[in-house]
Amino acid sequence: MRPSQCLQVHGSSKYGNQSVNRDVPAGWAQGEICQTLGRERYCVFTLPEFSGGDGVSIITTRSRLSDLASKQPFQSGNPPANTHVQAGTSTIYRQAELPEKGIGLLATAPIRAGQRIMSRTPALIVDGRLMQGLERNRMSQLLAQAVQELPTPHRKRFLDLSTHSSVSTFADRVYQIFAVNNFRTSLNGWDFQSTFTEVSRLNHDCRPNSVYYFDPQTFSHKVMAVRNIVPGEELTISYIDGFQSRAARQDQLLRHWGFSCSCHVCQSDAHIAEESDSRVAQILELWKELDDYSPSSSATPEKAELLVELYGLEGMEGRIQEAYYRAAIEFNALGLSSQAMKYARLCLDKGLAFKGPGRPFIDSMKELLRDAEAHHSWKSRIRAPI
Ligand SMILES: C[S@@+](CC[C@H](N)C(=O)[O-])C[C@H]1O[C@@H](n2cnc3c(N)ncnc32)[C@H](O)[C@@H]1O
Repeated sequence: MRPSQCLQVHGSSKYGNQSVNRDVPAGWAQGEICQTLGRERYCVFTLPEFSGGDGVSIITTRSRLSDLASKQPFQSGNPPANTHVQAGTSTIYRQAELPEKGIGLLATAPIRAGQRIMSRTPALIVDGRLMQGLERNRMSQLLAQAVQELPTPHRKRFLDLSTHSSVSTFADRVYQIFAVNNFRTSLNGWDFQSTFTEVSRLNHDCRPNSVYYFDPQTFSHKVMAVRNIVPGEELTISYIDGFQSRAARQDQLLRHWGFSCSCHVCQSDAHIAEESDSRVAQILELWKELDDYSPSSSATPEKAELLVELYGLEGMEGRIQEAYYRAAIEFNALGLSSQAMKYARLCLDKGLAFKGPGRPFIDSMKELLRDAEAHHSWKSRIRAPI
């Protein structure tokens, strides 16, 4: 029977404050502390057996937990074993202390573009609705309990993560770790913020060599290389939208994560940074033109191909599928199906590797490849003579 269909009453467990006779899905335990926000009551729920014994704690409502617990990755006896690799046992990277960045991950073997670097399930999942409304003190209490309830090895890995200022209490420490290291994840339209301990060791680069996406099928974060990486090179992801000027990116990183970015574009000479800024401005302008479907639009397939080139020049390989998608649409919009299909294939190839399946743009490219003339973009920019 699936856990959600079998609400059970549990006795106390070996984990700290887990209680005590509450109705939760089988295998889950509910903590003592709950907080009320609006009409909802949010509590801490822990599944210690999750993901090969790593465990996971979720802060949400009882009804949302029941729904979540019924999903495939949380079924008892069905941990996402394929995603479970003991932290610190990878053969392709290792942790290292890096100048001015704290800990980071360094490649220990050649990693090729498109190769998966890691796949990890979360330690902590927090309902997105709480993030907006609950004040810090009450939030810290929930978070502290959620971490306290994790199985010891995972709890230790969480508590080892970085904060960007000094901390006073255990609850404050947990709050700050969560603030610095959480990722936005979503499942069936629900927003969550989650912390994945090993993924959180990846430092930021405005032009990163790796990308990540959340896979709801396995409830894991997947990290892939976007270009070939040599041994000794640091593995990096981007924490922000890289299509902003250097000043705007640095400002956002400082405000949000409290660091001055030391990536190579941010540290480059003024003229290189200016060239990069002007390419970014050109990319944003091209997007505006290509998004314009009015009769006076200046969009052309050549502009979409220029976009592809600029993404490459700018070192944005991890988002190149966006430009391929646009090129496929623009060629199809003029009824040039073979070029459209060439770009659709490229978009699918990179899009599946870097963003995973089940995305609307992936489905759209599949449709175009099945029948370009039946695709919504077919000849959409050809105007009938007046
Ligand atoms: C998610 S953590 C990354 C792992 C972290 N270095 C550690 O020791 O656990 C984010 C923090 O790492 C540091 N960091 C990440 N990228 C950086 C960069 N490009 N330059 C300087 N510091 C960086 C900052 O202190 C930031 O708040």
